[in-house]
Amino acid sequence: MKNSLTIAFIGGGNMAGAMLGGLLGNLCQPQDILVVDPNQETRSAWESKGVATAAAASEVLSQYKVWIYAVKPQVMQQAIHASHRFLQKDTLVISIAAGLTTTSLAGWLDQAEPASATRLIRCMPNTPALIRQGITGLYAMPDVPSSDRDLAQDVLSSIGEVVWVDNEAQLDAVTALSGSGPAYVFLFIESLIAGGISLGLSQEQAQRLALSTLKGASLLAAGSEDPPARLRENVTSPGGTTAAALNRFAQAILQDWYRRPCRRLMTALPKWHRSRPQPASPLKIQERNNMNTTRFEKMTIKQTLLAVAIMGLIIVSSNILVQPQFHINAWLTWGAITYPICFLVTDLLNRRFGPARARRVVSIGFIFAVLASYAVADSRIAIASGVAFLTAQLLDILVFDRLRDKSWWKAPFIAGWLAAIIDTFLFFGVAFAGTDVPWVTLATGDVGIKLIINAMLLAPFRVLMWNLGRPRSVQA
Ligand SMILES: NC(=O)C1=CN([C@@H]2O[C@H](COP(=O)(O)OP(=O)(O)OC[C@H]3O[C@@H](n4cnc5c(N)ncnc54)[C@H](O)[C@@H]3O)[C@@H](O)[C@H]2O)C=CC1
Ligand SMILES: O=C(O)[C@@H]1CCC=N1
Repeated sequence: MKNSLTIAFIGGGNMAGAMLGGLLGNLCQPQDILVVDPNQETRSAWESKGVATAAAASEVLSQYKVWIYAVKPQVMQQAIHASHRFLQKDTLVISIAAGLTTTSLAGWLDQAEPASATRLIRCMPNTPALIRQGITGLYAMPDVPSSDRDLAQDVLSSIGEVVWVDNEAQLDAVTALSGSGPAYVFLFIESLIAGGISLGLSQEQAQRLALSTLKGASLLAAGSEDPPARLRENVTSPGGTTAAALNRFAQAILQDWYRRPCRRLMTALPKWHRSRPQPASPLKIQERNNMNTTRFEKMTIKQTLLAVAIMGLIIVSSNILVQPQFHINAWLTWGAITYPICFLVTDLLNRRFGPARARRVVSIGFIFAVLASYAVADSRIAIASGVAFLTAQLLDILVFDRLRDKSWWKAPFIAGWLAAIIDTFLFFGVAFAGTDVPWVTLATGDVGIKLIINAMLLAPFRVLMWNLGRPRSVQA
């Protein structure tokens, strides 16, 4: 480990550039910095400043005390997956990504190194960091040691002011206000310059007047005991030109242009990560293009055969145990108790090997479901069993995949319940609708018990997700 403060930026784009502009020659020297960025041009720009670069995460990252994740939110999960195995116990992780919560980030980091995930700080800087005039909102998870908070504060103070927030949601407000704020101000400057030019000033005159006005007004507001509203009134003579301009200007610009986007941004931010397909999409695209992903373990033929055998055994047993001699009472069969275990198997396969391979095992299981039902019952029941099995399993795989990055229990629980309901009513409906069998009563009893068993299967899922259900690439 180097002696001076060493910082690795994962993502060396605009914001990393602004932060490094403030840090270099101040808190750090170029030799203390590493920039990991797949973009060749970006790396060359950093190398020309004497900063070490890498195209991808590697062992060298472990020498850096502070890691700043400065990638776009949509590639964050991928960037963490590629780098987290090099985390050390004392690495301080800082994320500057907008809208990604510490819960998501810690979840992604935790998969490799639980101890490091607690040293996680989220922050929201802004581009004036480049000239050490930035302001950064900071939020630390409750168990982050004070030494790490101090270190984060030192790093970010070197590029401007810092504001700690106690409540993570406030960081979204910081993003809307000061994170994005420079863009609002630059647009305002552009508008002032364009307005000045349209009134007969030269570009240079208009620019000087606009910039100096903004600088002077900002300094006055920062140094004055009067609130900005009072300072505005001081400029505005009743019935004068300023009042006339402000009437249109304040409404048209400050309200429509600033407040609404700001509010919209604030309400949009928490949903941002959820609503956009990007966080999972690089991995999903990879999965579609290449089943041998780094996120999911490749499934060997032996593993496939074993999974199919286990799935087949549960399906065949359940088909036998659903027969009249195994009815526990008028509305419950032993088959209803064993069958949900199929979904536990699918979920573990999905978690470890990914949805494509889980679907492959389920497709072979489907053949078992039809054959097994056909052997013990008539063709209508066999069709019902096959249709219900396939539909419910594919739904389970889809929903599980969508929820896999949420809290550990959400994917198996929600996917399992939806699948159990669809499975039961499809099976009983297709098999018995229009016959004398009291299928609605049977289905209701059946679904009730399946839902309870599904909830109980969360315990084995929780135990097995760390070994049987854990991708080997994540174990590394
Ligand atoms: N630009 C701004 O004013 C602010 C940005 N932020 C946050 O900073 C983050 C970065 O934003 P910008 O710098 O504007 O984006 P950017 O696009 O300029 O930079 C992102 C960099 O990440 C690199 N990258 C992509 N995939 C990568 C991977 N897997 N591993 C390592 N590097 C990878 C890209 O090549 C690019 O150079 C975002 O999460 C944003 O929310 C926060 C505050 C202000
Ligand atoms: O536009 C963005 O997403 C980032 C967040 C704050 C400033 N830029």
